[in-house]
Amino acid sequence: MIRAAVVGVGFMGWIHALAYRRSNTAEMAGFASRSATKRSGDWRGIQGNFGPPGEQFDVSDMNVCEHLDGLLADDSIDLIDICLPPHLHVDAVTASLAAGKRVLCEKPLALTSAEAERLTSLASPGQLMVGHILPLMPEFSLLARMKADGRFGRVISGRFQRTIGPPDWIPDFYDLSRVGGPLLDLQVHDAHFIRLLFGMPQSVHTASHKLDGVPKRYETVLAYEDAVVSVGGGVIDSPARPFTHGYEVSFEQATVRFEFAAYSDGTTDSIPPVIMHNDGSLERPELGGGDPIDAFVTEIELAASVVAGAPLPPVLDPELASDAIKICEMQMQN
Ligand SMILES: NC(=O)C1=CN([C@@H]2O[C@H](COP(=O)(O)OP(=O)(O)OC[C@H]3O[C@@H](n4cnc5c(N)ncnc54)[C@H](OP(=O)(O)O)[C@@H]3O)[C@@H](O)[C@H]2O)C=CC1
Ligand SMILES: O=C1CO[C@H](CO)[C@@H](O)[C@@H]1O
Repeated sequence: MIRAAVVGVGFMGWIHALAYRRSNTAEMAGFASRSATKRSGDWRGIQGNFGPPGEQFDVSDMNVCEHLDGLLADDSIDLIDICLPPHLHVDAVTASLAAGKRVLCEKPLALTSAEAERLTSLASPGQLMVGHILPLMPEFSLLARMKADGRFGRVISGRFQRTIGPPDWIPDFYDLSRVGGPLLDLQVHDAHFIRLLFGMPQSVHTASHKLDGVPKRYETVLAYEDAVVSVGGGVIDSPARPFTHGYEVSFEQATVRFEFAAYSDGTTDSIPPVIMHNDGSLERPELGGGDPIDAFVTEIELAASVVAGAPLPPVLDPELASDAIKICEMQMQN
């Protein structure tokens, strides 16, 4: 069993804790929190936009610290799992790598690609991993598998969208030096997936509506020699639809569509992935589950397998995570 410790007990800290609870290969052996309430095991105040509410739980078997340093000094901990706000990632990753720990850091790895590349260069192979969840969600891993096995030929175009309601629960959301705004905090998910599926674009063109100079709503076209991709979204002003994402992706022999939206009254709209074959036939693959925590179980188990000696999979690779930030920067420069 790989022993992991979470730093930063907020929405993602809780979701990762739930994933460790379900895992057969990684356990949560400790955590660091500034909050005495959370250190006592009372995580009931935690809020997020999916998953169950935080709970009270037994932490008596865990190494519970106020600061990261306490976890770094614990030789029994294999993996530091960083769930802090983005502006704290660089320092936490740097300290954890220097202490010789393996690291799983939530997206975005850093607030600039230069910082992300520096962190990557500090790590030995497989020491640093980045939690980009999208390729591990069944609706998206389907596309990655289609590309990998080439069953429908080459991937030739994609249109992606991701929009949230006002992110009032995130302090400093539009601050480029703390969270990064909608492109770096939200759309980086698609940038990473686009990088995985299509590679780095030759150029991007973005039109945006800005809030205090930071893109809030945007549409981007990414140009490739042999493919065309677009991605759009951002923040709408209504809290009635806290979250939506989706895509339409074409391979040489089939087009795949997926859409999902969650509303504030608890209802959802969904078009589960549908494959439209060029011969006119339709396929609706059975993807099972639908529990968002499952993808996080996959993520921490992949990280645990790397700690145990497996090769670093592209989905956790910090170089891809840095490229995703680079794509966001290309969009912001427009
Ligand atoms: N993969 C995904 O789908 C998602 C990823 N994320 C990413 O996860 C990361 C965390 O986001 P999220 O969980 O939503 O954020 P939260 O604000 O909910 O949690 C972050 C936690 O970090 C700790 N923290 C905050 N400020 C400080 C500080 N100044 N010094 C030390 N600790 C601090 C706090 O924990 P404590 O009180 O214990 O100290 C806080 O609860 C971000 O990088 C975000 O982009 C977020 C949502 C979804
Ligand atoms: O997927 C997500 C939902 O929106 C949040 C606010 O941008 C992001 O932090 C998170 O990664």
